[in-house]
Amino acid sequence: MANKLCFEALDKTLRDILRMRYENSSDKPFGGLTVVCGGDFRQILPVIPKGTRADIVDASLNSSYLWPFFTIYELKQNMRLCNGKVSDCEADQIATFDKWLLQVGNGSFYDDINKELIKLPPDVCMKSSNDPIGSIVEAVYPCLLQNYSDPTYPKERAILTPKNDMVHELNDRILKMIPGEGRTYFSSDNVCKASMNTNDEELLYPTEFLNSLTFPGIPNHDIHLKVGTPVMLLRNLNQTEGLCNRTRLIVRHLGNWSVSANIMSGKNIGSSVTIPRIIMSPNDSKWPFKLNKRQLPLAPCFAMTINKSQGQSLNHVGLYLPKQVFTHGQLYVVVSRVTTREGLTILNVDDDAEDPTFIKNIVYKEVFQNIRPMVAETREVREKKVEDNIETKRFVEGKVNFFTVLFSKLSTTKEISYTIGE
Ligand SMILES: Nc1ncnc2c1ncn2[C@@H]1O[C@H](COP(=O)(O)OP(=O)(O)OP(=O)(O)O)[C@@H](O)[C@H]1O
Repeated sequence: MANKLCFEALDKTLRDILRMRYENSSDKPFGGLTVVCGGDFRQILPVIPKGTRADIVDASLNSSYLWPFFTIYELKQNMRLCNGKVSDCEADQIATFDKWLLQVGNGSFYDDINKELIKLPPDVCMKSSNDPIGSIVEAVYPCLLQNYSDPTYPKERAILTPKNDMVHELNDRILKMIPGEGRTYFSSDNVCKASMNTNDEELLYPTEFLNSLTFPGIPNHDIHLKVGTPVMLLRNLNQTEGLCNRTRLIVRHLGNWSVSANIMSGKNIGSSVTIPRIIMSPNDSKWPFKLNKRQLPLAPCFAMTINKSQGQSLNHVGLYLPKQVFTHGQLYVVVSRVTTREGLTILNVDDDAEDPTFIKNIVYKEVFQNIRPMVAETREVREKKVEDNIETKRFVEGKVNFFTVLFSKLSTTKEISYTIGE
């Protein structure tokens, strides 16, 4: 979820721009334009590095001064679990799984409330072995060697885990299983001259030291790729071509300075694109300088962090837990990625866990306090409202949970759509 400050910045900018054109615009939220947001407060809240629980809740949209201006609609149907025609028995199973997902998201049941633990259903929980990484890889990517060249195979599966270090370990392990030499792309790292106070300050930071630094959302110094590897884009490169942050692609050609790949999902599925090296800088670095890293904005994505998996729909998801989840909504994000219950596997190998069938589910319940629909509406009134608004209808059909509309229209029909998740 985007930080509330993003919305507040948009609000202030629009008030500023529109006061020239419309009377009283500066007194109205978003300058009087209608803003539509879609999102789910059960999912991961804004990321605040080293932030406390209170900081995270305070950064959420519903802690903003804008929140009272929103009208809230709650979406009822989980479209991800709707797989065409199903028998009555299957429909019951889907409904039961859907209910369980919401209970996980709402934190409405705990088998050990003090430790925030829930007991996993037996069919979801995987038994550990001497080689847990091998077991989760085999469970999510069965018969990898026979299938890896089929583009639909990596498209519909992923291993999720809470932290980046384990993601790298899992990806390296799977890449080694794929035949072929591949290619390693090294980044060119330097300190931005504008961030230095003296001319010889860069002598303090040798290149080897800069290469060794890792930052969330920034690719590593060395990226090893092979043809057929699924990769995730880490930057918005070209939204009209479907090249956005978190777009997944399959590598087709490994060039000297760029990589050709096919888009794996979204409206531009199948298109062939070339990904160049670009300069990236971490936003929230603890170092007293700004690092410029020229590298491919890509990361292999056989495995990805739970945070990066937001927005994906997958048929097979394996959650690998060498340590428990650490923030609100992570477990819910994992379990709500799958399109069927059979596609979910969880392997808990946390040494601190007394029983591997119990896993942690962190839910900051205070964030749900003011997100129930504000106006008590009958179903008929709500459906009438939905019919009256095409944009609303599209969201109601397509989205799963909370939905908010700001009704502060001017007489003109200008509208802006804005999705919380992005
Ligand atoms: N109107 C619809 N009819 C059929 N399928 C739909 C509809 N809307 C969405 N879906 C399917 O539901 C899944 C989830 O949709 P989408 O990613 O838009 O939801 P979301 O709210 O962004 O999900 P999340 O926030 O949990 O990632 C997708 O597989 C999509 O194809």
